[in-house]
Amino acid sequence: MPRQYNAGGRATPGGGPGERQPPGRQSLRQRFGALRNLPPFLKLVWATSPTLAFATCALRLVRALLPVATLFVGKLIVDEVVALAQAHHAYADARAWLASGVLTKLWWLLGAELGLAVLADVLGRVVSLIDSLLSERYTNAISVRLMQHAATLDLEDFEDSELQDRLERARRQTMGRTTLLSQVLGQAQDVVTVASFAIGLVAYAPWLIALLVVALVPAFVGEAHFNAQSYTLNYTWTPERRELDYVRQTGASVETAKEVKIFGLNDFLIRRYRELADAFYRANRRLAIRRAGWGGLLTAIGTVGYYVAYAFLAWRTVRGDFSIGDLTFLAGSFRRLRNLLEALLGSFSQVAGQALYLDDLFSFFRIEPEIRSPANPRPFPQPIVAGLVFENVGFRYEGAERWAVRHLDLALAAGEVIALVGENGAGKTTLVKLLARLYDPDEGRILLDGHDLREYDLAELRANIGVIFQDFVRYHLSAAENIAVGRIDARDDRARIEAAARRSLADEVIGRLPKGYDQQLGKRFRSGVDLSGGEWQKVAIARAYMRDAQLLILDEPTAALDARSEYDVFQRFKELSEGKTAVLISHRFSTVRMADRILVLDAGRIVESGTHAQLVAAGGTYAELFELQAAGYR
Ligand SMILES: Nc1ncnc2c1ncn2[C@@H]1O[C@H](COP(=O)(O)OP(=O)(O)OP(=O)(O)O)[C@@H](O)[C@H]1O
Repeated sequence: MPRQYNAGGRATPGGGPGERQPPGRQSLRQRFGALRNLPPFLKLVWATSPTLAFATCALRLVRALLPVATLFVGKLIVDEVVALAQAHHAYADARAWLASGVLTKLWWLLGAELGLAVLADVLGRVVSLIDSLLSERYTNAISVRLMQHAATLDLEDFEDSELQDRLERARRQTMGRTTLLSQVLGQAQDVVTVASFAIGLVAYAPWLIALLVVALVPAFVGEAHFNAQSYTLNYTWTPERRELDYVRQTGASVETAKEVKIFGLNDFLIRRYRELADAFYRANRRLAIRRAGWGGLLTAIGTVGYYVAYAFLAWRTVRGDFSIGDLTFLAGSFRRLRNLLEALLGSFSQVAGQALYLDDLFSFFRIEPEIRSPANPRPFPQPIVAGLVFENVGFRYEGAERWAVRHLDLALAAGEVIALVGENGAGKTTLVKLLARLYDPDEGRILLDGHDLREYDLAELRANIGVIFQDFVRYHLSAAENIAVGRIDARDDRARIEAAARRSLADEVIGRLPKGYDQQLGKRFRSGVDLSGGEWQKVAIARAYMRDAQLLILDEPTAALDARSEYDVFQRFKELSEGKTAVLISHRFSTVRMADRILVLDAGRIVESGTHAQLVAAGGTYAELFELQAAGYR
């Protein structure tokens, strides 16, 4: 049954009340409901640097009051100039005028306005500097948290496409959304400025405020509406955008270049990219055009409102109700207020829109892994005495109809070397993943020394298991680091790394590299050198020898080794796993026969078990498969 993620992000089996609602058309309440994400967002920002956060708030508060102060000083200047202009014929020339001292007040006022202007500029710069520093620190902190949280999730979560979409959106959060901080703080600042202007207006002409509101509300509602639409569009298109990225990468990456060329896939990929990109572009364009049209119309209403107010003010000044200074102050206040409110409302709905995106980030953080350590884990046996027992184990992959393994009974004695064989899809890898608790069984249980695996600490369990999978990762790191990933805290222990390389026969491969252990591997970076499939495998197998694992598992990481190498690798593996429990999976019978015991898996169940000789003599599936392979060599 597919996992579903509700708004709280927790996986809930099946639908039910916890089911996540598709965004569809968002109601106004839902849109503004997203603002609840702002307090936790600001808390996170504050936590990244309290000093910077405090500094930006304090400076913004000062800056918020500067516009009204400047405008008021401007009004005083105009009134002073008008008064002085009326008395200008009292002085013979400029010198007499200056000497009289009547201009002193005007000089002071002009000086004050200059001072305020300079202060506003300086504060503006400092605030944007602090904001950009703070944003960057926040982005870094949130990226780290994203990686940390992703590391706690289950493998099954990663295989779920809905989670992938959510992770993708959360990741986009950490890249393009850093303007949110400046917007939120800028808004708080603007609110203070608006309040200061409004107080001035109320004192002179309260009805101007009412006019202002009437002129602005339609524009605001329009903005809010289109923001939600654009979020919905982006949300519903996440899978396609992920596919777009995938197609783009497939079309141009080191890993795929070989096949893309040979199969001539370029045109196919480009066509696919075009189709998807064009469809997204069309949907986006439709929205952008509607937004521009409506936005223009609604803004025009605001402009009309401004001119109505202006005409009224002019008329009342002519009538003598207001001085010229009052007129400049009021008209200026109204114009500034209108612009400010428009910007404020516009950015408010943008903030609300972005806060919706925060939903993705926070709900991603709320997803909890199902596979975890118990509160009081049992100490891990050192050494393992009784071994491992699978009791009627069944497991089915998310969304799969078929059980990958079922009614699986199996005992692995401590110190035993076991080989698992079986046809493709028989369940060998699944069995290994269950052992490492990458998944937990849906039925039955797995016992280690008589206790359920789930009773042990997860990290300790994994530290005691060394698994190399068939699809091991080729890290684009140095050769030494590629081995050290087997035990990353020993990455500086060159002696240990070299010993591990000798055991897996990787030392010869590394010896041939120009820079030896310090050679960058893989083609992604300029100095990198690529290895052959088999050479990569030898390097990967060395990872298993880096740890002091009690249980070693090689899940077919040897498929690309030539017959002699595989034989040598397994021979060593067997010698080196002396006293350890070891499981090897291979399709090559020449190596499989080295094991103490061979288990044959078919459709998720053990069908045969015994030594090579016993199984051949029994004439069952193993004998048949062995005969098929042997016949190929005759
Ligand atoms: N991540 C997955 N999601 C869904 N189904 C899966 C997944 N991995 C494996 N399966 C299915 O589970 C079954 C067992 O797969 P498993 O990988 O364990 O087989 P295997 O014996 O290791 O095969 P091979 O020899 O090809 O490596 C197969 O039917 C496979 O299709």
